[in-house]
Amino acid sequence: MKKLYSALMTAFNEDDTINESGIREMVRYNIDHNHIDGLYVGGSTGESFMLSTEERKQAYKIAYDETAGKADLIAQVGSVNLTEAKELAKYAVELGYKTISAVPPFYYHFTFDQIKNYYDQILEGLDVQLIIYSIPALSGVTLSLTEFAKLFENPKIIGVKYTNNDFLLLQRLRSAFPDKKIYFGTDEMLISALPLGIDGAIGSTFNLNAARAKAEIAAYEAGDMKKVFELQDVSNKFILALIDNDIYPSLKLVFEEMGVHAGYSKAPMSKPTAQMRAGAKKIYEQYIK
Ligand SMILES: CC(=O)N[C@H](C=O)[C@@H](O)[C@H](O)[C@H](O)CO
Ligand SMILES: CC(=O)C(=O)O
Repeated sequence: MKKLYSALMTAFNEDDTINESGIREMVRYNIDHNHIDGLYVGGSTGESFMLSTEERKQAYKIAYDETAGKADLIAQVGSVNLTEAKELAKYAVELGYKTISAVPPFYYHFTFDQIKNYYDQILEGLDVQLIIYSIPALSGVTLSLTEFAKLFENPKIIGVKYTNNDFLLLQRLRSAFPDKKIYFGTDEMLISALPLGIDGAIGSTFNLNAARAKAEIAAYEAGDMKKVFELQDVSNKFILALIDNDIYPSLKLVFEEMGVHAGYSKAPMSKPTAQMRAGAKKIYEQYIK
């Protein structure tokens, strides 16, 4: 069975401090209503690269505590500061996370040897498995098939969260590494990734759209491609409307419409304007209600 994971958001107060109850409400919604297989904590959707080390730890702890074993958890620990990434990995493992994930080191155009060393150092001495977080459009780091092969030589590296629309590379990865886990990360292209044998998907929009995504996966497994297309079509109208309305704050605004107090996004992300609020209400009414 293919797994569906929501990328957990971090709720903030208006003053950009962490809103603990908001995170707890979103975790509960994912477990109780979405019946989600797991949560990806501290990724892009968690706005993690804008958080302090302490805040990132707080988010892992709250998510771990609220989940209470009812879903799989993955802690994204990647950072351009390797000292921080190592500290976060150690912390997550001590909390009880069985799987971590890390974006490659970014910004400085590191060499592949430096990237490999970064993963080896994060994992050194830890009893944990790791999923590479590949998201070239945001990180600026593109890994080739050969480079994935070298990283996958480390038995603790069990797979990749693949947020990339290079479907040729995705097919070659699947073919070359049948035993590694591949979780697809572009929610609007799920339809194209399903036939390539992905193990599941991890995404921001599943926080609100899990039922439709699960129905799409079920339709795919039943061989009903017409239904797969129809479901992806509605999902994409929803996702593109969110993107047009500023996606991260808008996911939270739609949650608010549903009575889940998801709070704000952190600056430099935007606080909602009246227009964004009206847009989110419309998205809720059209696609979620
Ligand atoms: C950058 C980002 O947030 N990527 C997410 C996962 O990797 C996706 O779930 C997207 O948010 C989603 O596909 C909308 O573009
Ligand atoms: C999957 C995704 O959205 C994330 O990195 O949070």
